[in-house]
Amino acid sequence: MTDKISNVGVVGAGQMGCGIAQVSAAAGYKVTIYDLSKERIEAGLATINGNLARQVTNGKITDEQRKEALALISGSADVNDLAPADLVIEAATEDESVKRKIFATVCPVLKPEALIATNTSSLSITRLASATDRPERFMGIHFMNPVPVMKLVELVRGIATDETTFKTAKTFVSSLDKTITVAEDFPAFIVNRILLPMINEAIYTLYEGVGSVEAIDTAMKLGANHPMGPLQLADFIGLDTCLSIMQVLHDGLADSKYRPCPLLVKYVEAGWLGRKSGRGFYDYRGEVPVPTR
Ligand SMILES: CC(=O)CC(=O)SCCNC(=O)CCNC(=O)[C@H](O)C(C)(C)COP(=O)(O)OP(=O)(O)OC[C@H]1O[C@@H](n2cnc3c(N)ncnc32)[C@H](O)[C@@H]1OP(=O)(O)O
Ligand SMILES: NC(=O)C1=CN([C@@H]2O[C@H](COP(=O)(O)OP(=O)(O)OC[C@H]3O[C@@H](n4cnc5c(N)ncnc54)[C@H](OP(=O)(O)O)[C@@H]3O)[C@@H](O)[C@H]2O)C=CC1
Repeated sequence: MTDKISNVGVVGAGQMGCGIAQVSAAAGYKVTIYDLSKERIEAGLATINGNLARQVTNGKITDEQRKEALALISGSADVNDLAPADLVIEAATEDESVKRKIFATVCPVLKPEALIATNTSSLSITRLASATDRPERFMGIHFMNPVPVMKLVELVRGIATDETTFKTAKTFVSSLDKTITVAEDFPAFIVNRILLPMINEAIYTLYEGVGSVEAIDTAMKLGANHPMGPLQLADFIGLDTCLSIMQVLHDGLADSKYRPCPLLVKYVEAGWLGRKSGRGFYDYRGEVPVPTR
């Protein structure tokens, strides 16, 4: 733990919020996960429990450590339960209007000295900071998915972020045993500026009939040594999140090379969001994932 932070609030009980809660509790922080939906919170806590239990089975942690971490995490659908937080990490849906509403609700509850971070994949930190009452104590802390496994965290300052905030965030992230890269506040920062156009290109490759879902993923796994094929990875990230990131790149950099593939738009419009909704470029509802094209 850092001397300045002992209580962490996480907004959004989705895949990222739960991963951030898990690694924070494992490092000894007291964590409150806030989400609008009690069912989401229950499901999130069950996922964390399952992940920690698997780590016990694999000999990565002891059962005692699993119990200690679980005891440090609570979930709540009442925003007032974020009041003790020294740091709140917003990990809700990748939609600027949703995030702005969250800051309007969360800021009045927090201590004046509390820090706020966003896990946004692409949105302007400076613009999100302006939707809070404390732009100098606001910044981007961008974890990668799956949070318990991926080593990298991108740190992004907004124009107003002060040095104390940056240093505290750096100490906090280091205490989670993650490696930091610093990115400037440009659309999608570093990882997603490079990764998402590749995924979008893979979707164009499918859209234009160059290859099937299976052919494209096999090509990139075995031909470029990627751990997941780009379409499998898109499903893993969430197709709604992929589309939002491409839209931010397209709008923010005003270059047609970032145009989201119409097929990606169609999948999102169908509610086929990837693994989290049960169907995307693969159908996950059976025993093994089956390509949908
Ligand atoms: C969109 C953004 O803003 C930014 C992003 O995050 S972009 C996405 C970045 N992430 C990636 O690119 C992930 C690419 N994929 C991979 O690295 C790998 O496929 C993977 C690590 C996810 C899985 O690895 P694998 O070797 O195929 O599978 P597997 O052996 O089952 O898992 C390896 C470990 O990861 C764990 N793991 C896998 N998926 C997990 C998940 N969703 N949550 C938690 N842990 C997970 C497993 O439990 C296993 O842990 P142990 O070593 O303790 O057994
Ligand atoms: N997926 C990824 O690979 C990565 C994502 N990110 C970023 O992390 C953030 C979260 O992504 P991810 O976890 O994948 O998304 P998910 O869709 O898995 O989770 C988002 C969660 O936020 C909840 N939520 C929505 N609105 C509110 C609100 N007003 N108040 C509280 N909770 C709310 C959602 O609830 P409901 O479903 O009920 O709307 C859902 O539980 C995004 O900004 C994303 O860009 C960053 C790195 C990697």
